[in-house]
Amino acid sequence: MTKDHKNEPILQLDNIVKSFDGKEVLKKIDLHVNKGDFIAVVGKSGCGKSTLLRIIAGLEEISSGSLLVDGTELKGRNQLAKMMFQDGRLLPWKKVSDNVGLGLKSEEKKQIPTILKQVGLAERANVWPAVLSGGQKQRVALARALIHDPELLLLDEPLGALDALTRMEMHELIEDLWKEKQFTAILVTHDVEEAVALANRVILIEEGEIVMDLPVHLPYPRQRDNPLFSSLVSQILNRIMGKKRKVEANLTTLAKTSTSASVRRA
Ligand SMILES: Nc1ncnc2c1ncn2[C@@H]1O[C@H](COP(=O)(O)OP(=O)(O)OP(=O)(O)O)[C@@H](O)[C@H]1O
Repeated sequence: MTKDHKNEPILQLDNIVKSFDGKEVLKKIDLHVNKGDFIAVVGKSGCGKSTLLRIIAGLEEISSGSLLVDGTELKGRNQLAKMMFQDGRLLPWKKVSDNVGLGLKSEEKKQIPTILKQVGLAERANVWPAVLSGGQKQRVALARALIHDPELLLLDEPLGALDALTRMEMHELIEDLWKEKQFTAILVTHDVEEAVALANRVILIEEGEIVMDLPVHLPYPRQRDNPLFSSLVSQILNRIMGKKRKVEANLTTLAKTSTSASVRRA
């Protein structure tokens, strides 16, 4: 399947502001995303990443600004998008294939075996979610999103609860499916390496503003031991942690001062 696109905008966010109870959580966000892009959104906890994703999904209204999806102002749910969450949100009382087929018409359900095969779960169609590993549960969640063949896949920290090796397997799977199905992906993650491993553009949000928008021109599959890979990861981490390091340095000085003060007192 080929989606008819590349280099056309799928999302145009201009001057987006989002406030909760009078407090601006997102301030003047400008973000244009082309069809077929893989965007990773990183930033410290509470900076507004999930809020941005929920706005794009149409789950949260903007306070001001403009959001166009495929050239049309978004009103209500974003019909081009499917979302995948950290906890997978599987229904425990439905078997794997029924979770994937949730809300589908019987004709559409014929795709279930194919998509389960694509996520590597062909043999697990008839088991309960409870017997699956964390990684397998996220494969089901991915299948459930992708069976709709969305133009836009929104990933809200989907691998956050998985161990490092399972995460890397999931990176490969997501990358393969992104190439094959040619959807646009927006991934919210705390993991800067994950961002650089998958995205062709990494966006850093700080206190509700985009403070870095970094293209990643490395070929896929990304080699983590490539010096350019490490240098991009460091560049982003330094930007994120810059202020914190200064705070830590101050705290260390403070700790030393107070220790010597207590030694002096003793
Ligand atoms: N529905 C809401 N009502 C009030 N405040 C909210 C609501 N949703 C989010 N917030 C606040 O907006 C800020 C940004 O939250 P958001 O979840 O977008 O951050 P985040 O960067 O995704 O954080 P994390 O990485 O911890 O998930 C936080 O201060 C949060 O408390």
